[in-house]
Amino acid sequence: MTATEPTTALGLAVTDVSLTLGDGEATVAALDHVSLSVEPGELVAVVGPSGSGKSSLLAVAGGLTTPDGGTVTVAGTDVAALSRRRRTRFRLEHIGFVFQSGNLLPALTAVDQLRLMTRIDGAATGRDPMQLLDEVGMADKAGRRPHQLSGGERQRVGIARALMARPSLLLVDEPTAALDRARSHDVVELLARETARARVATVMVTHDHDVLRHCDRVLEMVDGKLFGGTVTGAVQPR
Ligand SMILES: Nc1ncnc2c1ncn2[C@@H]1O[C@H](COP(=O)(O)OP(=O)(O)OP(=O)(O)O)[C@@H](O)[C@H]1O
Repeated sequence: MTATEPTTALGLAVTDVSLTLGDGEATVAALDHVSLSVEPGELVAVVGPSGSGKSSLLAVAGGLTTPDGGTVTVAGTDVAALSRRRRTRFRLEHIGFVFQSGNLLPALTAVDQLRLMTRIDGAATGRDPMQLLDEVGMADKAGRRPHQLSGGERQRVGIARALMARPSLLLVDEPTAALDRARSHDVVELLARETARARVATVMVTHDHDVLRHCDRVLEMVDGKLFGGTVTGAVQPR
């Protein structure tokens, strides 16, 4: 990180965001005045009990859900202010998603999962699929389909796929849920490395306290509120 870069403008800035879910008497404050900023190259973990609002935070940060109040800025753009169509386009170009199971398409080889991304977003700025697979240690298995890969290998391909469009923001939901301890460390270490290398702002939701030492900051959600700021890595809090 250079001292002169206006970094928060390029990463993620969630400011005073609230989100109420449900209707009638059964409403819940899924997000209660949440603020968070993540800089390019920073890996932030969000932990917290089930139902505390972690998935809601990812959905709002990724422009999938519009909050009732507050703003979400990704790479300097106010996501909620975009029309639905522009927001979809913006997501493809600027936001990468990684889910629990890797979410790969069963019929496609590893390299084709990545190639598909270039076709979907048609971006000239996309990365070279083989080079990216090499970066995540999967070049030798580029021709394999998901059922021929281990859980950890599928996650590696999922991470590489999410990085294809050179996103500004990477949102990762429980990447180690299906993995044993050793594989979990490998995958989160890889996330940390790629976050720094690609200069992407990464938010990872996890229940896995074992992998938190690979993260720059750990925040905790409780009842829709975000707490914390334990510094476990090199990046200092602002
Ligand atoms: N579509 C919905 N309608 C009503 N309430 C919802 C809806 N989706 C989620 N909620 C509620 O919003 C709150 C936050 O849910 P959220 O899924 O964000 O939690 P979470 O921390 O991701 O949980 P988990 O760790 O179990 O995935 C919970 O009380 C949940 O029951």
